[in-house]
Amino acid sequence: MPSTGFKVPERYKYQNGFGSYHESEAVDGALPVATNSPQKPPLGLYNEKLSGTAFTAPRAENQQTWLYRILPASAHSPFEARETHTFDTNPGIHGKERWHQIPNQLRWDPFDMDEKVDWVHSLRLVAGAGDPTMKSGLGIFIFAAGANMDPHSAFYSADGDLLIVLQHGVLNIKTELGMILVRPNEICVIPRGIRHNVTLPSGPVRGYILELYQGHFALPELGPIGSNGLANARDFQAPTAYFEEDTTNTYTVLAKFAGHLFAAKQNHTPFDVVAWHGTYYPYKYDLGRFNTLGSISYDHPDPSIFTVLTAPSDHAGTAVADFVIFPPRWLVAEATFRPPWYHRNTMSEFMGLIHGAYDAKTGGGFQPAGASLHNVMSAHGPDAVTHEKASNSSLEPVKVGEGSMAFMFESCYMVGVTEWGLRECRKVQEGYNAESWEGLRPHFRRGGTGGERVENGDGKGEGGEGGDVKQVPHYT
Ligand SMILES: O=C(O)Cc1cc(O)ccc1O
Ligand SMILES: [Fe+2]
Repeated sequence: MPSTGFKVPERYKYQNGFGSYHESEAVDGALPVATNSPQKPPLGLYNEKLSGTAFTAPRAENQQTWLYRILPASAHSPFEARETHTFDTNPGIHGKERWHQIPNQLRWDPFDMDEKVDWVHSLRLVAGAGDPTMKSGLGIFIFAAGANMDPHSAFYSADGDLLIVLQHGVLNIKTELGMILVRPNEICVIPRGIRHNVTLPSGPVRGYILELYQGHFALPELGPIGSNGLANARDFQAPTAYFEEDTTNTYTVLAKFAGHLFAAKQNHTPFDVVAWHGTYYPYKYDLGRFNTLGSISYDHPDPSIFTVLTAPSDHAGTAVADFVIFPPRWLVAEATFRPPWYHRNTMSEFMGLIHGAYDAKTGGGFQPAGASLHNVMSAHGPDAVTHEKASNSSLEPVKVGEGSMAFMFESCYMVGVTEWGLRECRKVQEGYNAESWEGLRPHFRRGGTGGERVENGDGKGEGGEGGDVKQVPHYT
């Protein structure tokens, strides 16, 4: 295990709840009572407000946090541009790159580990839409890091909220609001602007990031599901206040601003928040806690039932980004083609695999740490082998996805691919189409046999002959 350069606390203490008002003090009495900005804050601290929404955002959407810290975040030298030739993650109108908008079905082999770089330099923009300068759209990053961040540094993104989907390793994330340990099968959200330092207690890490340039993540509505289910609010964990005292060493604050890297110096630690209260904070969630629901009668439901977090657009039910997972689950649907249907979607679908195998693909081409993109209206579905198996298997209850976790970033936007994502990474599979579709054969027989029509409750088939389907009453 590499030396972290700073002490990793033995215990991580969290506060439970999504969208809750949280408060935490690392020293008793550090939080002022019944006032946010007293003339003299307790313990000689400074007051500082961190706004995650406009001051006037409606109450239900408003997100902000009050920090009580040893020195304010503003006390630093001017920012200077850094690594301007190598660090460009803004393919919007201000970036050197442009999105490649292509309708092809795309699939990537697993992205390489890179043991040399730290968290900040591990970020590779692979796809996305929009532009952080206009606060619209999203960026999809791959990260692979093997080095700890300099203990005298902190990083923040002014571009959006970072939804981190860890694929390999463990992330120790020291944030201004406290420590978060992200373990395998966990995700973490670090909202725009929150300074953090990432170390790697178990060695190299790899994963995916959805950076949300507009709005914030919310839990999906549950509608007729009722008041519990899917990702439950109490399973989201926010950190508790944790601070360091250091006003002698020089610290570097790195900012990702419009996709470019900037650095400023300060002679005090950015991690000096002794207490905080509010609604704008980082949090983590263990995907293993997801309460997966599904069909207990017939048909394959829309994957929206697997939504963990959603970033709504201005149009109800239409997400800038949905984070959807495919956890281990029982399939029991009768008289049903159980894998995903063949489909074309007005939304774009970027998928990744944390571990295991995705039950909708048997060909083996979709591997952990790999990815796929099926853009707006790009047709896709089960590969030929999956289709063959699923059309002929006996429909006993079966558990799929044991030991596996695939996910999807689904967006209402057309998702472009960067030059790195399309070419420089050298991971795009040449043979994806051929491998998936060449084996598909027509089975159509006008007036022939084998039509797997569902039978009436009276046992007489509605059409075709010889289909070995079970009787299901819904068809009468
Ligand atoms: O394409 C995919 O594999 C993702 C997906 C899964 C599903 O169960 C239904 C629709 C869908 O897009
Ligand atoms: Fe799909």
